[in-house]
Amino acid sequence: MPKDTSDADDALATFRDALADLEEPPFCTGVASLDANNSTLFYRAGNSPFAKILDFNATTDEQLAALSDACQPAPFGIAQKSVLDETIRKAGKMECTDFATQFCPYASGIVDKIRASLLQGRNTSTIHVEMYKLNVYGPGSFFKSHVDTPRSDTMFASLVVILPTKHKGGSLLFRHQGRELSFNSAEAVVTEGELKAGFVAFYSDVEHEVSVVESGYRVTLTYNLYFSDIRELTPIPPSSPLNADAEDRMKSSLEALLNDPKFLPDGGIVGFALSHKYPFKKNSKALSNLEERLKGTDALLKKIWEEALPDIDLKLKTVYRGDDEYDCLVLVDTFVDVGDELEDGFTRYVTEYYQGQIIYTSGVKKKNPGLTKAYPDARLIKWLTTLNKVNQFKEEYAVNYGNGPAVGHSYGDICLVAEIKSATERGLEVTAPNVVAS
Ligand SMILES: O=C(O)CCC(=O)C(=O)O
Ligand SMILES: [Fe+2]
Repeated sequence: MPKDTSDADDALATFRDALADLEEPPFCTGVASLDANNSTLFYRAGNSPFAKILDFNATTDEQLAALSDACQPAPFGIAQKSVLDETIRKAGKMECTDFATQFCPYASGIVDKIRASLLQGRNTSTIHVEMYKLNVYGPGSFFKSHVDTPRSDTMFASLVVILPTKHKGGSLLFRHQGRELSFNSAEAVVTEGELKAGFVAFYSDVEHEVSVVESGYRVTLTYNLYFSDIRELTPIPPSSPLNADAEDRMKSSLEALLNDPKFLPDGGIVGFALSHKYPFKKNSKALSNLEERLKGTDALLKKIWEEALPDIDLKLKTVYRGDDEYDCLVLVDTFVDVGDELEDGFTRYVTEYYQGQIIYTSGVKKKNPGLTKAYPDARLIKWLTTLNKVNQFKEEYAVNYGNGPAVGHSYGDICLVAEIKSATERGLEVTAPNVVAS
């Protein structure tokens, strides 16, 4: 009986299991002690020319209520606009111009912890921390599910420092890739009977919410975290993998795939969808910049690929839906900028002016057998993680299919892809398919 699963199928199953095991929480947490040098908060209340002073190592509810009164209602961001709506967010906010603190995420060791834990030491850029706001969540306050608005292409995470005050409720809930995780910050600030500052840093594209504060005041300092173009002067040693066993399994599954002559026997493309959403402007540098700023399992996957298959480039590319009858995709090295009206449609434009490569899955080929005749250079793509819409964007253009000008559009996404040589070029022995006697 011939085996109906090939080695490639087994390797693919191992790859997917390993990837699931490598999925890390999209946030990291910890505590930091405040001392007399960094526990003071100075703030402006109303029009008073004098600052008020709070010592976060010894606050009373009256003082916290006064701080809350000095705040304005906190808005939230939606479609680049700031909106006030107490059914979505009920909290107070204070702008950086109205308070001062000596608390420093670098000096308190938080930035080092973020690098080691959230980034696992994979990224060597300097982390730039920008203070954003002070928020007070009094009794009954909350912030419904949202994602943070990226302040620039280099912003990768948000940091919330929960100051040491006794309160109940106000847990942070995260939802990412079908998983739900929570961080009870009220419990975290009480460590071994002592009040400390808690912190949580999370990738900004991850959906999160703050549950209702049941009692007390939850006071937070929020920061935006950016990758800066500056490299650390002293090289940052890579941290040891969190799950070395799953990394090894993923490496061997990738090697096994490429060592199987039945896997892309005539060569083709291997593709991975991204699991995080990235802020990007559609310019020529965007993809190469983004390669250095991948998050979570996206970064891990690239690292593991490079270790397992150092001779095969895994690159970020854009993938656009074509507009012809064959239902193909077009792979491009950069973002497409459609200037003039398109005479011959989007697929043709992108293949002609951007060296776009027509790609098709085996399913699409079955439905459109004429495809490879129409596009002799088209390549078969095997998605190792299913193409999703996480980073989908829309490209609009003027088009003229012959019956007058119209507005057309194509959807694009970004993905990691690698060119795979044919089995013979990979040095594998290719056996002729069995001929079954009729
Ligand atoms: O206070 C928190 O824990 C999170 C706040 C938040 O999500 C935000 O300010 O965008
Ligand atoms: Fe948020």
